[in-house]
Amino acid sequence: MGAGWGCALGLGLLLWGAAAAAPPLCNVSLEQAPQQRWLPALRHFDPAFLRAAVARVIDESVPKWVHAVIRPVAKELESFIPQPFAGEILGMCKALGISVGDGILVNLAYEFSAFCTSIVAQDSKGKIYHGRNMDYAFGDILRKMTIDVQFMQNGQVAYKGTTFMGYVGLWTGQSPHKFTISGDERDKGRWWENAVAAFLSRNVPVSWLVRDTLSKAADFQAAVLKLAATPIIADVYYIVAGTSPKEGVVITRNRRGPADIWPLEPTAGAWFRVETNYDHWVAPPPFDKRRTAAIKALNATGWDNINFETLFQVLSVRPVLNNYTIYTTVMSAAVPDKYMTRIRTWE
Ligand SMILES: CCCCCCCCCCCCCCCCCC(=O)NCCO
Repeated sequence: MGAGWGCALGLGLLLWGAAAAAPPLCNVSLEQAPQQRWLPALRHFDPAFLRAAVARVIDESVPKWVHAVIRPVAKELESFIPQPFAGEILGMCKALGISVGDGILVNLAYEFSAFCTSIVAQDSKGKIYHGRNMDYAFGDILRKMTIDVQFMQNGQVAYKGTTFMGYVGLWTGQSPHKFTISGDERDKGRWWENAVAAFLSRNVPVSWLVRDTLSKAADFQAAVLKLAATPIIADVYYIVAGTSPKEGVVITRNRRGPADIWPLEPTAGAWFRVETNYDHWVAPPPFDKRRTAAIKALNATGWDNINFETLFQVLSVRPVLNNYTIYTTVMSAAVPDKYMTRIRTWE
């Protein structure tokens, strides 16, 4: 499906037996000034709906004291927030008539009931696949705001990702013919306290580092290094996949650097890695069966049969797919046109 400088609406598709809708595909031109570049895509959304979404996310997930600390920072946007993020947030806030402080806050949202699953896998011929479920609160509104975005430069897709309209970071993305990235929340509790201090010390939000890496890293190795070493405002798991055999890794991140690097080891039988929201060396809590269910489904599939379709099916097994799942994306950087996102509804 093509897209102009706004968004193109995907058709509802019958996908491998299940009804699933593609999100709108938007083009964002990196040649336009940051304040302007999202406006063509923004025009496809009802401003009143977006204003209500901002108000609800803040009201239900941001502690009042954080709201009070961040709002004044908005006046010094340029000195605290790197470009292009500052300009992009400012441009959308102006267009929507919302305060810059509120625009920053929703762009820092993280962790509130996030139960994502990411999988990187290598098939028996050495092809690399990467899939993810984005699970989050506010599904009733975020399903209507999910977009695939192509960031365009010189008439080409420089990189691509999936996000929510107005949220300028990326939790899912692809640098064509180079690598793919997904991020899963790593819960260390009471994250706002540390995050605000880190943010004011100019550590970057985790989803901004994903986008920065997609935009700048030359290859899989450079992406892994950047994602592992750059100071960020909160702990996270970064899952990275490349284009050559063995190029798949789960990076467990602390704010200051890597806690662990967990690569594929296909020659030792480890042809996939599953990351949900727990350190891989720790057993998940008994109430959360997502990791076990995903591993069982992958083993039943086998590495001779893993592909886009079967990976999507693994991500559709309950409870890997659950009430909180907003979208599923499957991707493989070696074949960038096959990047596919589907909005998930409780079927
Ligand atoms: C600047 C203008 C704003 C316009 C409207 C923006 C509304 C955005 C609402 C965004 C809601 C928050 C999304 C949070 C995503 C975080 C995902 C996450 O934590 N994932 C972890 C996965 O394990």
